[in-house]
Amino acid sequence: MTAAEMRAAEEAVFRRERQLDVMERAGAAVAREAARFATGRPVLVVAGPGNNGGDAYVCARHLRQGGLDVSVAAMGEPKAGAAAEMWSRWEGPVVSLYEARPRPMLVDGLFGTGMTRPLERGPRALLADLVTAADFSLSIDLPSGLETDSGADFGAPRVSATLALAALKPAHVLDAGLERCGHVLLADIAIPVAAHRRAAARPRLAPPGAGDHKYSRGMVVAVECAMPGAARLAARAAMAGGAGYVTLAGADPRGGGPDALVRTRIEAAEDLAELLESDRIASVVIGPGLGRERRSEALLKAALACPHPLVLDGDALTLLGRQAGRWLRDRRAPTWLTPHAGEFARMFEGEGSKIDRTLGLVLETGATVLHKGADTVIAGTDGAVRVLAGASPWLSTAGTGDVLAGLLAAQAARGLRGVAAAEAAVWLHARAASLAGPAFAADALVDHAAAALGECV
Ligand SMILES: NC(=O)C1=CN([C@@H]2O[C@H](COP(=O)(O)OP(=O)(O)OC[C@H]3O[C@@H](n4cnc5c(N)ncnc54)[C@H](O)[C@@H]3O)[C@@H](O)[C@H]2O)[C@@H](O)CC1
Ligand SMILES: Nc1ncnc2c1ncn2[C@@H]1O[C@H](COP(=O)(O)OP(=O)(O)O)[C@@H](O)[C@H]1O
Ligand SMILES: [K+]
Repeated sequence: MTAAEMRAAEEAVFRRERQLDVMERAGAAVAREAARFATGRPVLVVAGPGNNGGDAYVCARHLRQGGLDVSVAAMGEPKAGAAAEMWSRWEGPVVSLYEARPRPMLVDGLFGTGMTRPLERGPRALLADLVTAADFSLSIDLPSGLETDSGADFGAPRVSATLALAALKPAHVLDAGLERCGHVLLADIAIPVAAHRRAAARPRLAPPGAGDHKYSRGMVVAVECAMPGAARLAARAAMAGGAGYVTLAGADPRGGGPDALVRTRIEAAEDLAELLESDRIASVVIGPGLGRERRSEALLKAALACPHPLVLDGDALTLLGRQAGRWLRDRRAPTWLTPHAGEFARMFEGEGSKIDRTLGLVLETGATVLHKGADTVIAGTDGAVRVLAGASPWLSTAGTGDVLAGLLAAQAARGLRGVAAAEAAVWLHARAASLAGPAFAADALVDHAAAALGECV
């Protein structure tokens, strides 16, 4: 939820419950986690002037009541409202942030969703020093110094863990927030939250039934052109992702690949167009290793004209560039775009957070967009958003995007649509990466995809 959505959800709760009671619940939840991590060590709680600070005073009170040695350092006094009341209920001393002495456990309650501008240099450095000197640091709601809605760096320290209150905010999963938050925990503080935007979750996929055959399970066509290895990776990933039949359409009928991979020879774009007339086809993937030549362009046009669900990746996206909207708006069959940051920038220039910009490209093209990166954002035409943060950084190796495109084509072929197909593919991809461990190549990622799928059926 964005800061504004969170405020609206709180306001709705305050119509039937005192703000003080909600803050008490939030602070108590923070204290429970803080006590768990403090394991008896002395705690420093830093408190800001707003409601994040209010939570911090509640937390300090609970920790002290629980028998811990707690000191509080403040940046500005809460002026009014629930935070001021919680400040007055803290019975210990309060020193200024400038006088704070580091302690083994730090609770950061300076700023949360109210952060509207970057932290000034003084408090930023003081907070960073206190965090560095602590053995464990826990941020209340957000590390102080992140822009809630984008994850942009407003001077936040890198903490050990962050306890998100009521709902994840974009800053927990996007941009600088990805590494500043540490382990992200979520506290239910009885504020109802909307769920049209959420973290990508493991899909539930139907295993083949007794009546299934290779075509009913979904036939995928992968298009090969300038760099055959890339299209082959996508094709192999489609096989591992559960497709019943995968054919690689390319110029060389003897090109390598597993025995189960069927090769269909296409010389020119007309051959591809003819192949794609078959109503046995359940999805098409084009772009991995497509190249940017005239021939690539002609193949892309043939694919765009086909009536099947279509995954556009890599060079297909670069070829579309700023004209993506014009090319895609009239397509009736489902379409997915899987740009990395560079490809995205070639197609679309938008403002705001990665989520906002991804939704912008969805609006422009009518396609489902899977915007890759360490913070992968999926957005659909119905406004649904899924984010997968924290996938293995070992994925940053050539060819893993081709694997994702193939996994997605397989989910489209099994009949999944829009965000659901993209979410399933991204989850399988990330899970395969974690099963693959360190220093894998994209080929090895494919080898783990079937095991990842096995966890979903
Ligand atoms: N409304 C409520 O009762 C609840 C609020 N909650 C907490 O309240 C937080 C949001 O509280 P607020 O909206 O008061 O906002 P914050 O406490 O995050 O910060 C607001 C204050 O910081 C100031 N500020 C913003 N950027 C600054 C900067 N760069 N340097 C110095 N000052 C800056 C603002 O002017 C304002 O005075 C949440 O993150 C959460 O921790 C939770 O306790 C749940 C209940
Ligand atoms: N640091 C990272 N952490 C997590 N995932 C990453 C990271 N870097 C890349 N990835 C993922 O790896 C894949 C790379 O895709 P892409 O850039 O298209 O590579 P290629 O074109 O070589 O196949 C994407 O799914 C992306 O989300
Ligand atoms: K905070």
